[in-house]
Amino acid sequence: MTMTETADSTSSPLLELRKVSCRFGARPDIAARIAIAVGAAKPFPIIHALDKVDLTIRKGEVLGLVGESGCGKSTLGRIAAGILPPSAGQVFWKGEDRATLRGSRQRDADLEAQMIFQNPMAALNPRMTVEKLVAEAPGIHGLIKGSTSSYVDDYLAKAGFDPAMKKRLPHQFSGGQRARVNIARALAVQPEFLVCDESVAALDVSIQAQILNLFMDLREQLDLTYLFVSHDLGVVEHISDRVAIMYLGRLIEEAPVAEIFSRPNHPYTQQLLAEVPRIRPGKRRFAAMKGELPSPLNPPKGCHFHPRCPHAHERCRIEVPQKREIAPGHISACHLNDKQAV
Ligand SMILES: Nc1ncnc2c1ncn2[C@@H]1O[C@H](COP(=O)(O)OP(=O)(O)OP(=O)(O)O)[C@@H](O)[C@H]1O
Repeated sequence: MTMTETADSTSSPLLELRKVSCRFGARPDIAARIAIAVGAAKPFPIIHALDKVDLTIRKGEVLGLVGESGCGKSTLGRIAAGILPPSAGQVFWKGEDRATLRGSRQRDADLEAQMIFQNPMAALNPRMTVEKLVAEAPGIHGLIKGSTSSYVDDYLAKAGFDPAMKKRLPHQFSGGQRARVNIARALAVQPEFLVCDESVAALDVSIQAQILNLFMDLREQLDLTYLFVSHDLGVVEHISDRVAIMYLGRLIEEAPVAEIFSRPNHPYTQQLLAEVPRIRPGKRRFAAMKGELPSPLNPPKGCHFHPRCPHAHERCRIEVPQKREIAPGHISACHLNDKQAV
């Protein structure tokens, strides 16, 4: 099966985010609230981590998510995986609003979407053997029908980890092996959707390639769908069917992978993907962007990118650009695409 066959635009949406926003802020205690009310203290700052994000992920596809540090990728990943509720907007899982799910349907949705984090050591309890780590969640949720040992062996083997070593502790393994345990652990609850948040970033380049190939093999074997968050454009280009670009809490461009790398539309994407001196052969890195990413505490009005955009004009400072489909499957939110604006 080719990537295009598994992820064509007619396959059903697995996950849909509609106008999803996420704000973080310290919750003031009663004394602080009184102080704010009488003007003796300033209101607590609110971080606008996500701002009205619309996103659809179709069954079988790999969506790469890129953007500068702090733009909201992990927050989006956590909401997509169902481990963080949005502050506003709706998350539809297989057509059902996640916020309305209860009982076994909620449990199923929780298991069907899993997240694989960057640092496997932090995610693995150092006092539990590999066997216990992999058996824990499927045991709790009654997914193991026969012998626990063979269930664990099966998922360790799927992740390319030798089951003969399952009685050992996580610290006895290399980073690559721990990453495999982490993957086996996620697979053991039989998910359909994996959110990989910088899942290979901490690994050596040769191990990264092995783990990326494992993800691709698992996709075929287990019919998985992925949201793949990465800083590394080489990784994103290699693994994704489609790429979404984030800037300061907003999705500003989405397109099939070949299209975004050959015809980036948004000035931010163009700068992000611009050819830069290669640090390691074969590895594309983010271009050094002019200016700092503005603070999500006080994002610029209009198009968030306007203070750094070489093409910014008056309208960009006032009006939020709407997304437009500029080619089949290629969506961009830039006023330059509106003929009347230029
Ligand atoms: N639990 C939280 N409490 C308060 N602020 C948070 C929390 N989680 C994230 N943020 C803030 O929200 C914004 C987006 O963070 P997020 O981690 O989603 O970005 P990111 O693009 O994944 O960054 P990185 O690539 O560095 O991981 C940042 O300003 C971050 O400091």
